[in-house]
Amino acid sequence: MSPPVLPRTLILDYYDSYTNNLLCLFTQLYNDVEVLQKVVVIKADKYNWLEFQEQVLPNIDCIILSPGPGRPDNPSDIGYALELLRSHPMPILGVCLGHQAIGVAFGAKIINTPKITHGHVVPISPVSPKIGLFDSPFWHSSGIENEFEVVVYNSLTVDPSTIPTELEVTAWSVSNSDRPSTVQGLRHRQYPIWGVQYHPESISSTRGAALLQSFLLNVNQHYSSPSSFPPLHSHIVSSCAYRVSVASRSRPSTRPSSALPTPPVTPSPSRTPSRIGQRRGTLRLLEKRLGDVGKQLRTQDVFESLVGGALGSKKGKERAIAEVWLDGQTPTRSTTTSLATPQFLITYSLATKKVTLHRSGRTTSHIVLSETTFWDWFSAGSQTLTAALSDSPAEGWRGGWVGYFGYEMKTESLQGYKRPLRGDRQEEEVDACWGWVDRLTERTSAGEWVVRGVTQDTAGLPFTNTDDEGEDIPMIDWLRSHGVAFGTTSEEWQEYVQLVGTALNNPFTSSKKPASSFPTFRPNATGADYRERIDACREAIRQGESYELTLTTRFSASSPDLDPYSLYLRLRSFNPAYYSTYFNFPTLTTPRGKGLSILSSSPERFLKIDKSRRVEMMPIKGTRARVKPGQCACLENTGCRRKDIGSEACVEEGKKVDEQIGEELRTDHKERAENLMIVDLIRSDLLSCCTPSTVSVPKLIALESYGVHNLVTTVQGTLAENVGSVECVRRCYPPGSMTGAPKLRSVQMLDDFEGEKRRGIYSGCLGYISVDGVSDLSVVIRTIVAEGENLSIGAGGAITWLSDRDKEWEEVLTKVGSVVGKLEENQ
Ligand SMILES: C=C(O[C@@H]1C=C(C(=O)O)C=C[C@H]1O)C(=O)O
Ligand SMILES: NC(=O)CC[C@H](N)C(=O)O
Repeated sequence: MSPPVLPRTLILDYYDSYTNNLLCLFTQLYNDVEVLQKVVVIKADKYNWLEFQEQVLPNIDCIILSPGPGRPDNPSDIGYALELLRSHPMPILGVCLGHQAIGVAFGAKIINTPKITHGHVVPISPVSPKIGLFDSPFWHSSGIENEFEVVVYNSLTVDPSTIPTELEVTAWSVSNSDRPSTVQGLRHRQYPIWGVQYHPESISSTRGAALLQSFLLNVNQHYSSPSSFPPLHSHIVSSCAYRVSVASRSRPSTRPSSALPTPPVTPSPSRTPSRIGQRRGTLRLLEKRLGDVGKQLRTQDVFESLVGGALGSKKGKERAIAEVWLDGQTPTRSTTTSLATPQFLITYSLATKKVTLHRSGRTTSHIVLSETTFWDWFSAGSQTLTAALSDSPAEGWRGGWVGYFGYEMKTESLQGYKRPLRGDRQEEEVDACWGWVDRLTERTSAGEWVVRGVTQDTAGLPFTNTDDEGEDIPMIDWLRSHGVAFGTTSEEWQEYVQLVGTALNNPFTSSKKPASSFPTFRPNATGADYRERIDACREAIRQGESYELTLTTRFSASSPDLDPYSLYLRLRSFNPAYYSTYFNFPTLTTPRGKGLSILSSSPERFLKIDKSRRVEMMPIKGTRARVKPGQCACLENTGCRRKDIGSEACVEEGKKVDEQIGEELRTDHKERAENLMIVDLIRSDLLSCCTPSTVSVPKLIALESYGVHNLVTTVQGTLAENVGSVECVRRCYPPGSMTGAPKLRSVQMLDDFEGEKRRGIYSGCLGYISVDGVSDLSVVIRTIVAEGENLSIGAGGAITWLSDRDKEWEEVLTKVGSVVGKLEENQ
């Protein structure tokens, strides 16, 4: 049966993190071009009621009210939806919050649902005989059974005893001994209005597309089944939250020029952004493979001889502005190692909106962004560089940016985030830091050394304009006005290849040893405080404000003779991880000290973009401590005694217990729900930047066991052609696994619960964004940050309604302990 003719559909987004998944349901029935011409997601507060009636209603055929945080009887959560429903100008489908709004609009009351449930699969059953959306040819052809499984995310429900006669229940959840039946579907007896309490758009709901088809069929019938509906008016399309375009459409006019602008030969007048000059530079990717040379060397030794690491090891040479070691290290997934010293760094402070350029041995320069965000500025600049590349994109890090976005960069990435920066945040923090690398050395997973670089055929001209007062000068113009080049000359490239060859042919053996221990970390919040915050999170969830909140805290240590590099050597030997990384920025200063180093053992992929623009995110949710390989454990009733520690039998049992713990985690309903909630959120994030039909979940909730056991899901999509890599990161930022869902509301509540404390680099993302757009970024967890003499490590976990306060605190201690070992007692 072919799907109904597609009407112009407006999805009103109540700041949920699942709304784009509703759009994705359409792609099961229609192609991307048609969906993007006819279906649009608009934030619910984009228009007021009057504007909505005048500008939007005449240009659309039907409306879907999205799920969302909060209550349908709270005007600040639901806006004009109640007026809209009462005036029933066209067919409307309400989902979850939208469904509850239908109840409220016509007089029903909202109460807490008897069993608060988020991210679980439950069976529901349409009433018999089937009515409303469950009574359509599409529904019947999807297999006529009386029950089907759906995912629910709700704390609230329509009180069945208050449902007015105008409304009729169309489906109930199937009750069992601990789950009473609740209203799962409603329809208006007279008007074209339907609602479902469950989430048809969830990855684990069945019959989602059948429900949508039933709705669209009703819309067609409402308009007497026309042969077609017109496409959406451009002003409606342009008001959508995020725009993606598909290949058959023309490229946006803002697409960067195909070559790198060189600065004009004469300085541009003060306050005028420099114009694109006549000469254009072209960037090229270079690579030289070194075969067997140096294959036998330890990466640590090569890192130290090429880049640094050991303080003072580069005597007589100018200290590098940054030392970078992307030190992927796992025996189970093959990874590469990259070593580099960036040519320059740019840092950004949110409080002052100041971007600073740092170069080795030179004074810093600044620019203040007045109208734009760092994301937009950096994204446009990076797009310009990508467009200047004359080679096709290539896999891996080929040079370009390396660095991090701190968690607070959410202030500029999240649409609708309105919190003012508080007074105590006025100090200059390094909220983002990106280094430019045009020479790097990589070790492949097979152990071969490869030299890589970016060259520019017209090397940076000497340029004297140091006008720091200009407003929002585009990134490339500003950097070039300071004489910055974005690629090596061919001489510089040759020199670098020679340097690496010499280093590999003249092995150097480091005398640097891993630190013998970590300083003792103490929790910034007591266990009692943390437990209280867990209670506050659960109360917010009970009220329907959030479905899941990733609550975090911080642990600190300090030591006057701190050597972050030797601590990193310890970390990499005890807790190797896929995203193990060492960054050292010796000249950067934060409010906590001079010199910033990041020692990461993150296992979690935030976002990877490959050369064919395939984006992959791998959120982790669900954590258990491991019995480490070689450790002893005893199964019940097996005769193994702790006194056998070290015996083969005991180690064997340790392995079995470890497997058992992993299996328990994989099958645990609470943990699976935590994971699913973030999977649906990540799908929705990716739909804000990918071609909708390409977003898929190839691996749902798989067990991965490194330092701890974790449940990991893989979500993929293909980047829409109008979205660059930095923009993709921005639209998905901050990482959903560190916020909970719905993202915006959860983040704002966490700001309160965490006492408005900064998370800083922890909870952000870190890695590379190659000049060609190929990127790989981790979620910054299991990471020690060293600032001057101070060390800190953040840790947390997802709080849901089912969370147990003691177990959650235990989980935090497990996570930190897996990185830094024993903690100071402070329960
Ligand atoms: C918050 C942290 O971890 C996040 C929460 C996890 C969980 O709740 O199981 C797992 C991985 C991370 O996404 C952390 O490690 O500090
Ligand atoms: N997913 C939703 O739309 C949830 C609606 C409402 N906030 C509740 O908790 O019931």
